[in-house]
Amino acid sequence: MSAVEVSYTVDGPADAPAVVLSNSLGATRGMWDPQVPALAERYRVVTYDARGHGESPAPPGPYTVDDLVDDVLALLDRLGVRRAHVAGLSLGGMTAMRLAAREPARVDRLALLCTSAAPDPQGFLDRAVQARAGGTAPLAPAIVGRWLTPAYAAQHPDLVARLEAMIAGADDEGYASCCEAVGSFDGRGDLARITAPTLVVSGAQDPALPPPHQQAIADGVAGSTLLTVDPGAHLPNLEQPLEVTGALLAHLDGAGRHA
Ligand SMILES: O=C(O)CC1=CCC(=O)O1
Repeated sequence: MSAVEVSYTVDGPADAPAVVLSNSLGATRGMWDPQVPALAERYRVVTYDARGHGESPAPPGPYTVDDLVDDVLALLDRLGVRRAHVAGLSLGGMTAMRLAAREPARVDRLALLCTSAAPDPQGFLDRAVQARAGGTAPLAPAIVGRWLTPAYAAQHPDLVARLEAMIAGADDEGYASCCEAVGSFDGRGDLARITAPTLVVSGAQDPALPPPHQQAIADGVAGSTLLTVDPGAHLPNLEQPLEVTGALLAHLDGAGRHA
């Protein structure tokens, strides 16, 4: 499938190093709102909606993670960015992982949050069927129930409502096709090919892709650093924005523990 022109936003100085942030399944670029202001103080921050999400096109699927990588590469080309830092969460992390393995010259530093090199396919393939049959709205409460810890969700009902609306706003076919991208993804062969200094982030209470998934990534990517956010579920960047933003900045600035 050919690349689509995804919808994007650029924040920060035009001459600063670029950092691309890739969203998770069911989210939009808005999921990075807690991170963008601090990152944009010293980076050219590119957020975008993965195909099938937000304001991006949703061509008929199924999609693969390689299709999503092609979209990012086309976006970088449109922006004239030869090499960027890349961070992605969950589906966005799979996209970032494959991008770094396929095109190492285009990725400076890499951050893989709450993602997996070997997601269990069946649940995502089943969810694709459900999304096509009944839309994304009925799925939203259960999904948001995995994004935040129960205690945090109980204290932030407005955020829960906004996230459920975000998921309900995804294109049904696009969302289903991205479920199929997750369900068909096997990144285990990518890990040893990643040369970018890599930060891996887990949510200690992530019920969607629990910490063993990120431990496997950290074990497979030479020299990577693993951070576990506790408490934290599947979207710890929302629940622990200071810790996650600080970790991203330290990693991108090269102030982490990488050689
Ligand atoms: O939606 C979920 O259950 C969790 C998830 C898997 C891939 C992704 O991006 O989110």
